[in-house]
Amino acid sequence: MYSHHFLHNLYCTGNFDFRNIDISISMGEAPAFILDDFKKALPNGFDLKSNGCETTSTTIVVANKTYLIGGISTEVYPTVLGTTPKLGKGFSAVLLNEDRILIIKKGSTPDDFAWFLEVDTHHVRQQKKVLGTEVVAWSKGVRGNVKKPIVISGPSGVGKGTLISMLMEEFPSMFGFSVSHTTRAPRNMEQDGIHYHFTDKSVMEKEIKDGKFLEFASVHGNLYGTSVEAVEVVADDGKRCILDIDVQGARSVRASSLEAIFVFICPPSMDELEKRLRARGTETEEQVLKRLRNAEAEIEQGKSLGIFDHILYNDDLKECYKSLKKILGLDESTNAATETAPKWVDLPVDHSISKIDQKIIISSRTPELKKGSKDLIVLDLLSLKGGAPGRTRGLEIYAMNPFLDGLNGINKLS
Ligand SMILES: Nc1ncnc2c1ncn2[C@@H]1O[C@H](COP(=O)(O)OP(=O)(O)OP(=O)(O)O)[C@@H](O)[C@H]1O
Ligand SMILES: Nc1nc2c(ncn2[C@@H]2O[C@H](COP(=O)(O)O)[C@@H](O)[C@H]2O)c(=O)[nH]1
Repeated sequence: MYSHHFLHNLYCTGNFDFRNIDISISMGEAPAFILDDFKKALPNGFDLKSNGCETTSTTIVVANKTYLIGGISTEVYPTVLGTTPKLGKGFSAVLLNEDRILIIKKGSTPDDFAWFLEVDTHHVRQQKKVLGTEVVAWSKGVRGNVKKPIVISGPSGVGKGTLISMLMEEFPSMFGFSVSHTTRAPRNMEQDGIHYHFTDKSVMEKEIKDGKFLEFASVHGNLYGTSVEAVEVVADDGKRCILDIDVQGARSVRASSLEAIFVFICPPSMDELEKRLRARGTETEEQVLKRLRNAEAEIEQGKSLGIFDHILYNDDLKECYKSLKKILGLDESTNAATETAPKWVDLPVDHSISKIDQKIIISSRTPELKKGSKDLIVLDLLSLKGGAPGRTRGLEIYAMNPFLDGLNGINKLS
């Protein structure tokens, strides 16, 4: 999912400010480039190269760099994270707050029209440090909100998996499990892709290097990690994501751009933990001993590091489950119904785009100006929220006719 793309190691010397660009592109994916030899690559200010079909691209200047979006190059620079949008009938781009570029795809489906190229967000800066390269990241705009993910940690055998299963069973349409990657061997009943993505160490290490993981840690002698995709898949399904990860992983997530609720589960005693671990019968004697040794340090850290918002004792399972539900705002009367999906708004294919304060105005070039037609689409930037890296959630958009909606419409824009 995270991919390197054709990126030029070129920086802009020109003094262009393409804040309102509107260019058509044909099929394929929309790569992103940084240009440093602007004139050489783009003699006309922005690229109008053709590769046999109607292929053009958009450039946009951010600080001292020019980003070419939708261009074609043979060089790879910098690292491009995230899922790259497929090209539609063209796109418009506008710079937001110097840290991300909003890209509106023409003629796309309503769930695929808004993308962001993050160029200097928290996530990008973090990944630059981790990867030691220049980084940009695609982030898909998603309408509506999903509640904060839940990170559940605790020593092996304390009952995390049991509690998570209970939640998923009672609220199947509300929660989704983040399927981790691990290098440990599958247990008897475990299925690849459901309980874990079972993988080789060398493959996982390469994917970690490529920035595919939100967090990873060596736990009880094996590598475990949460891929960005694992969290995205759940959130895109409109569900609240549950992560079952160790304390080191929780610490990394806490430091990441993923806003979550952190819950630590403690055993009533070490003896009881040992009993549960042995009764489960999934570990070798050597593994049981290792896990118990690690448990002491984990409990110590879980209680003291200040990572966790809530600490629960799993003595009586029913009581512990009740407390967990309370933390998650699920009282007795909560049912599993999901929020209603926001109403779609159809974007005019032939449009121009501009930014007024914190609003993006997408206007039809061929306004119908009749009752019922909505020629202006307004995207409220104040509604935007981070999600998992790779998603920008909360897009609030509405359609209006500036002439017929009169003052109401104008007021909305101010
Ligand atoms: N409150 C409880 N009282 C008694 N047994 C429990 C309780 N909670 C869970 N168990 C049992 O303890 C065992 C370990 O639970 P579980 O597999 O959910 O732990 P876990 O924290 O997910 O472990 P791991 O981190 O190794 O995956 C299971 O056999 C489960 O049925
Ligand atoms: N940091 C992470 N820890 C993880 C992840 N997935 C699971 N875990 C933790 O590993 C231990 C052992 O799990 P087991 O399935 O082998 O018993 C347990 O504490 C899990 O919470 C992950 O993606 N990242």
